[in-house]
Amino acid sequence: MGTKSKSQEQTENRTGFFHDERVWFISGMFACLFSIYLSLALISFIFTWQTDQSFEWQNVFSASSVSVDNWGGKIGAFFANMLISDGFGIGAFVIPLILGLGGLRLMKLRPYPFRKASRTLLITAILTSLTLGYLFGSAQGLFGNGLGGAHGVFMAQWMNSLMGKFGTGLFLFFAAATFLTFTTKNTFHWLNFGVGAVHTMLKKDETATKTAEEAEWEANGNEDGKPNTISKIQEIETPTTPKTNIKRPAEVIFETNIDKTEKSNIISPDEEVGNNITDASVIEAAIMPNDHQADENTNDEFVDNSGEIQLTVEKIAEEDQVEIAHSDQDFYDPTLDLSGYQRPPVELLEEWKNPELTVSNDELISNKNKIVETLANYKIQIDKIKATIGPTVTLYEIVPAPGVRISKIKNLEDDIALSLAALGIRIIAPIPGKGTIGIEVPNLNPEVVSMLSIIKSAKFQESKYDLPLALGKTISNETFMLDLTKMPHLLVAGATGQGKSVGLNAMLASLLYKKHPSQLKFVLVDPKKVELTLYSKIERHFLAKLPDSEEPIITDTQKVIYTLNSLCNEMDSRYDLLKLAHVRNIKEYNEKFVSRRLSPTKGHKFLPYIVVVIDEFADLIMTAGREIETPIARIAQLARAIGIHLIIATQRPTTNIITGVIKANFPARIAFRVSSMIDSRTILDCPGANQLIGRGDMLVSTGNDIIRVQCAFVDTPEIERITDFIGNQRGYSSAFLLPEYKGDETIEGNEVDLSKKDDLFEEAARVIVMNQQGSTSMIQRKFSIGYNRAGRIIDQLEAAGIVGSFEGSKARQVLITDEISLEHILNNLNNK
Ligand SMILES: Nc1ncnc2c1ncn2[C@@H]1O[C@H](COP(=O)(O)OP(=O)(O)OP(=O)(O)O)[C@@H](O)[C@H]1O
Repeated sequence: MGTKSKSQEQTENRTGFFHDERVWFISGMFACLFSIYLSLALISFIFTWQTDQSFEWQNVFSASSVSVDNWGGKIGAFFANMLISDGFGIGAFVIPLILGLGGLRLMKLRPYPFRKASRTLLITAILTSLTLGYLFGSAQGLFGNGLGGAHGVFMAQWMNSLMGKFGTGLFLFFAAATFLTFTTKNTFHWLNFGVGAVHTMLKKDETATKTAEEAEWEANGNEDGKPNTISKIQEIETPTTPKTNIKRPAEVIFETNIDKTEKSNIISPDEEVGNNITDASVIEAAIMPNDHQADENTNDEFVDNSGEIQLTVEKIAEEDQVEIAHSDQDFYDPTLDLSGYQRPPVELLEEWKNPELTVSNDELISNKNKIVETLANYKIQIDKIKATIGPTVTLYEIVPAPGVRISKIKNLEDDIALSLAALGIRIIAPIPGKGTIGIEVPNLNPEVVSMLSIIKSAKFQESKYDLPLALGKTISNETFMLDLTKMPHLLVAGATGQGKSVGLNAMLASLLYKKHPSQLKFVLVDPKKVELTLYSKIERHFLAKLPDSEEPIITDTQKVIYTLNSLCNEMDSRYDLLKLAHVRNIKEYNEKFVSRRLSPTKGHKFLPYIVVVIDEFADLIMTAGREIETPIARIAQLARAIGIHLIIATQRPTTNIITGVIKANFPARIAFRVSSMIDSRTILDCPGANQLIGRGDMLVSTGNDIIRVQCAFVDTPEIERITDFIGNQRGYSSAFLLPEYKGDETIEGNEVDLSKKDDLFEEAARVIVMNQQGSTSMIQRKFSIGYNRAGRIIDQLEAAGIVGSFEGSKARQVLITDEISLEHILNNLNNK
């Protein structure tokens, strides 16, 4: 037994050594410094290779009399010779880069994703070496084995023997083009462009040949025996030219009408143009010079040299082709308005000091013994026990002996807690998906999970979530993340002081670390007036508010009601846009908009996600009740597809606050420690949240599973640094403006008073008469205003006799047909 635990200890020490962050850091630093040394040695090799290659390598290290010229000494010369001469030639210069990146990765700095960058660099080295080996061979022994090194020369020779020199060349070109297409942005465009250019050149040659043929045709004369002296220019240039008796070469007519001419439209040289004047192709050729621009273009060239018309015609066709190819690639970039925007660096976050060892072996063994003893007292036999150490709790997974009833263990929760003398013991019986029972026991020295460690985690950095919420670490020390777009709303509850505000800050910070201001807007509601104030600094980057609102953070209940109703209006108009675009959700809509398949002239625009964060929801419900609940329920039910997501936090998760309607629409819920089992049931539909240990210990329910997570800790100064960093950068001219919402009380019964016309009345009237279409939703969309205001304007327009009365689902009839009559009516109304 004693020897076993000793060997166990040794193994632990060994694995502990490799898990030690300091070891990683030092190794990383070594790799970085070695990479610098290697770079110097490689650069030096370019100048000193001749002298350094003149001796036998075996003797160099042992013989002190031998000296080398390389700046890196004998070792430098050795490595440089190995990498350049015996390896990849010039391509070897990327090796120190890979080494350096690896070093930075070990030091937990990630300027680029290591795996991707090193893969790209390695392929670059191999391709460069191969290409140089293929092009220059051994280059008379330059750098030892030529520019591509021994690898390049050997591989090129082998490929030459395999597929011949020409085949190898084509293969290398294909490999390089494929590689560049997938690693750089513009290669595809340039390749496309190149192919287009070659195609055009070939066409030009064809035309030139045709010109020669036509010259010959002209010289030969027409069938009347007269020379064909009428140039094509005259024919095309002058529609007034008498068209009878003019003959033209078939090719010219075909070329000018290349887009629309069908075979049947080709006129043979023998046919008279006059006979074909009704033919669409010919008419086009005749009309074209009437176009002002075309006239100018063509005239210039015609005057100089009549023989080059075809070229001019060809040119127009060419330009079209290139433009089409280009517009396919030319995606709209929503981030361009703030193209210089920089996401906050991780250095703004703090590395919280943690105890050296969160759970000692003694603690583990003692807890295990106590669990076994307690269960034995109740005659429960255990087969096996396994511990998983989390940041704040340790999970003891026990396999009970056959025949033991699970409910028996579950009932012993309090007894086990008593015998372990620890609060917050939670029993999971059975652990879903496993045939075991879990007992979670809080650690004596809980670890603080820093936001820094979460943001730096590969899982967060490489996440492709649309709205990633990095929440903390699970019991098995994995970074825990949710995609808010999939939730699609989140309910957070927890008694006071248990970590709710920190949790909300962690969510906001993770979104700020991932998103660009053009992609995401927050609506922040903070009745407590102190929790979210720091975010007002990022008003012009990330916040959304009502147009007439001064404060970017909403603290007043009436304003909250207006904002939520305004969000409902925003939701309605977004649905209209989705319908117009024939797409089902915001993601498809934005993809279509970005690829320029939706025109901004039709009211389309890039739609940012809107995340509404409401702290102290209970407070709002107590003061405004249904006025708050109704729009929240509407948004919760419908807003998923159009990118509006709610995060609602409450201290009191009672049933009068988290009502059935709200609960039904918030499948994703987070519970920090709550004060009673009933509260836990209200929020999670099961007990457990009352047994958490506080300080960010939480249970996350995503519908089916409940996962225990230690929330990441982010302190106020860290949030301040992040918001300062973003706030000090150039932002938009104002916050994102939500549709205006004035409240229902401003609607004055059925009587419409035209002396109190809306500010947009006249503009709306003009738009309606111009489009001859009168609908509330059009006004809403054109002026980005709420439904109520648009409805009011329509009522006023009806009272003024500009649109007809309401006709159910049909648009209203527009009674004024021209703008002059409209201006007349508007003048009359103003003079009243
Ligand atoms: N994830 C965490 N890790 C470590 N400590 C935490 C964590 N979350 C919260 N704490 C500690 O708990 C304290 C209270 O947290 P917080 O302010 O978030 O509570 P709260 O639930 O918002 O309270 P209230 O509802 O009264 O505002 C913090 O000051 C911090 O010391």
